[in-house]
Amino acid sequence: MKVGILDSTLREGEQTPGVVFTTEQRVEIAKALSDLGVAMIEAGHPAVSPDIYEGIKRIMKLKREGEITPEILAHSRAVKRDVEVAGELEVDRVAIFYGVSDIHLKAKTKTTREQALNIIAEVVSHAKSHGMKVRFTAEDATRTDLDYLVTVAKTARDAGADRVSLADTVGILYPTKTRELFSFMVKEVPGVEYDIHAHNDLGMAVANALAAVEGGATIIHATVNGLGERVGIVPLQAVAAALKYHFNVQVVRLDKLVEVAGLVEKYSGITMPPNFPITGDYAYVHKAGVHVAGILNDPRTYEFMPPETFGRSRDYVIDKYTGKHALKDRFERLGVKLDDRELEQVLAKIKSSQNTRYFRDVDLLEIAEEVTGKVLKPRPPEKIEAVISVKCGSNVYTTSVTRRLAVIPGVKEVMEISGDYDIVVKVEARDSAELNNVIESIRSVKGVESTLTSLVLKKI
Ligand SMILES: CC(=O)SCCNC(=O)CCNC(=O)[C@H](O)C(C)(C)COP(=O)(O)OP(=O)(O)OC[C@H]1O[C@@H](n2cnc3c(N)ncnc32)[C@H](O)[C@@H]1OP(=O)(O)O
Ligand SMILES: O=C(O)CCC(=O)C(=O)O
Ligand SMILES: [Mg+2]
Repeated sequence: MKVGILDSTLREGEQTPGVVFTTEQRVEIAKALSDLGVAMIEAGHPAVSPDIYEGIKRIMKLKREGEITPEILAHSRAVKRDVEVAGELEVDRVAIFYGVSDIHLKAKTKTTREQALNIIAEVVSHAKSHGMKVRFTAEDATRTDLDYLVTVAKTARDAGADRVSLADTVGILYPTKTRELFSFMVKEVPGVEYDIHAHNDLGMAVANALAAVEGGATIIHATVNGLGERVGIVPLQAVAAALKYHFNVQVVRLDKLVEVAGLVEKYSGITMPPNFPITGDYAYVHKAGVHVAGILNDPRTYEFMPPETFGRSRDYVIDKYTGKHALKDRFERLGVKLDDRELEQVLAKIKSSQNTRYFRDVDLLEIAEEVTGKVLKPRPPEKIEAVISVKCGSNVYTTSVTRRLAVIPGVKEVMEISGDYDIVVKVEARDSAELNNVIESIRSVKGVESTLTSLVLKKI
């Protein structure tokens, strides 16, 4: 099966209310997407604003230097000046869109069907004459008269477009209809390849993307975390996992998805809900006793693919939904041996605290001590984790400090932040003596003025 991802986080994603990427962030996201392995990056619509123009310019420089490998696209209206701006940037491809449904023709461009065909032919030819590869997007394709859609696609193809994007702009498709539409277009208008641009207004964008591929589409438009106008488009992480599971096609590095999702969450300011597919905090956290008993025997009972595939790990929470298998396992992990009767008593206590959202390990040990009347000695944790906030002196170049911190043994992650502190460092150590050494090393880095250490007590 031939299919690749066009990531549009930098174009469609930036159309999410409240989202703006700085030029630096735009470049960093493009690099992360390239490392992830997407086939194409829609880097923005350069005629929109000077910073988007600048960002695409920087991305194209990295492309020429071989640091970014995917095909880079610029979005453009069917307006010659927009196309020329994309041409100045020497992008690999210009993506020219035009709303072709009667609703769009009437309410937006105020053109007849015939006039629209002339504009499409003229602007696509104009882009070709500037040496660019062209994708033509039939915006609102899914509410367009089918015969007219065929004529539109033929017009774009005959003017030089080698790709056509069929956009479900208002997100009304469902999978059967999507498959039919793509099969039909592939048959009626050969000689071009098809993209699916699916909005998620009815929550079916991923399913529609898969159906489009079954119908013959070879590129799926996606955004990291599903960003985009209104409720967004196909989330990259979900569609990549679905393609792997159903078709055994690997479109990106799956183990890097969680990192890129975090980066885009940070820069977009749009928080990923915990129940978000694949990269949400709860994607691999189980709860019901029956489920946990199942996964302890064989994780496939409640996981469609192992968490390690996506660079994640498995966990479960304890509350009134817990059963004896989960509880026994949790105490074993804590290094505490309870007999069946004691476990039952602890479980009864848990069940009678109906409104407790989570029982932490310390809570469980407290209950177990109450039940057994013994002072229990849990196994010490295998590692200590800490978050160290670092303040740099004034006139210190923060990034130079960041680079020095990143190479200290025990330092797992370094982030430059805004606020009272300049840098946050995540640290792992075997014991408190080792942690102390790491802290001392951090404090001795030139430019570090002060530190504040917080121990990690619990992760969910
Ligand atoms: C479904 C999608 O997401 S498609 C992508 C949409 N992308 C964007 O809108 C990018 C952000 N947009 C912008 O920054 C601005 O709208 C600009 C720079 C593109 C245009 O700004 P303005 O010239 O001030 O026009 P404005 O946005 O108010 O209206 C849109 C104009 O573009 C025209 N237009 C809309 N779509 C197209 C198109 N695909 N091709 C040609 N013209 C178009 C409209 O008819 C209208 O023209 P008019 O000025 O003659 O009435
Ligand atoms: O250019 C495209 O493929 C899609 C344009 C768009 O964002 C849409 O129609 O929703
Ligand atoms: Mg869109």
